[in-house]
Amino acid sequence: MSALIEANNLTRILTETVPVTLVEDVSLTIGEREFVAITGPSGSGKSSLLYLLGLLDEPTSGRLSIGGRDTDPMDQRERAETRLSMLGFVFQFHFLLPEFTARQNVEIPMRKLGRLSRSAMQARAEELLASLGLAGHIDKRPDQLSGGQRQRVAVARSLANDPPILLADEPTGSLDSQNSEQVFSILEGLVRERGKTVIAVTHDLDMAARMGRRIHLMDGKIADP
Ligand SMILES: Nc1ncnc2c1ncn2[C@@H]1O[C@H](COP(=O)(O)OP(=O)(O)OP(=O)(O)O)[C@@H](O)[C@H]1O
Repeated sequence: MSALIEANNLTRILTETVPVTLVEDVSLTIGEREFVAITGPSGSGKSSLLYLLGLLDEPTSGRLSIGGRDTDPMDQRERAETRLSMLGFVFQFHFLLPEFTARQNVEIPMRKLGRLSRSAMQARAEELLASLGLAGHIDKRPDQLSGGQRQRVAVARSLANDPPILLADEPTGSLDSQNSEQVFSILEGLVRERGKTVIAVTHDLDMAARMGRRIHLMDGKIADP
């Protein structure tokens, strides 16, 4: 199994006022087709670790490779390109743009990466939305969709550039149990059927138990659950 993500001794310390250690000495290797839960008490650094792995934040020390490429020497443009092409993001709150339709929201990462024609982007967005059961909702804006539908649009957006890795921060945290189950099944299907690697922060230990692997954090460090 080849490593998609390899972190060595990742540490993130905020130094604005008093130093705050968010993540400390985290080393991990995550391969293709893995379904990984990140668990831990509130404030243990789960989101902070996810942001580091997603190149949304930079470590104070340590190394991180994504898709076999060391991210340390990358400039901002290379980081952005790696983020767009290798990583998809789903957050607890959908963060869809309210004035855009579902399709336009899904097109955003494709526009940013700039590899497809306008018609190809539209077609891909429609196909992704349809594959997530949203064929009838392509031209609706977020406020015309239910919470579960909005989260599925967010999943479609995360898949826009067909990244091998999806990072999800409490992806079902704001959903009722039925919609949670649906979004969980979609993520599971992405691993099993589409070969994605999904790494999800979750408070839900039942959900974590249904994932292939669990990384537990305590005070920013990997610990036994
Ligand atoms: N910008 C910041 N300034 C100060 N402290 C911060 C900042 N960001 C995070 N922290 C603190 O760092 C710790 C780790 O935060 P993080 O959000 O990664 O934890 P978490 O495990 O995801 O928590 P939760 O489960 O509550 O979302 C927490 O104690 C948090 O309050």
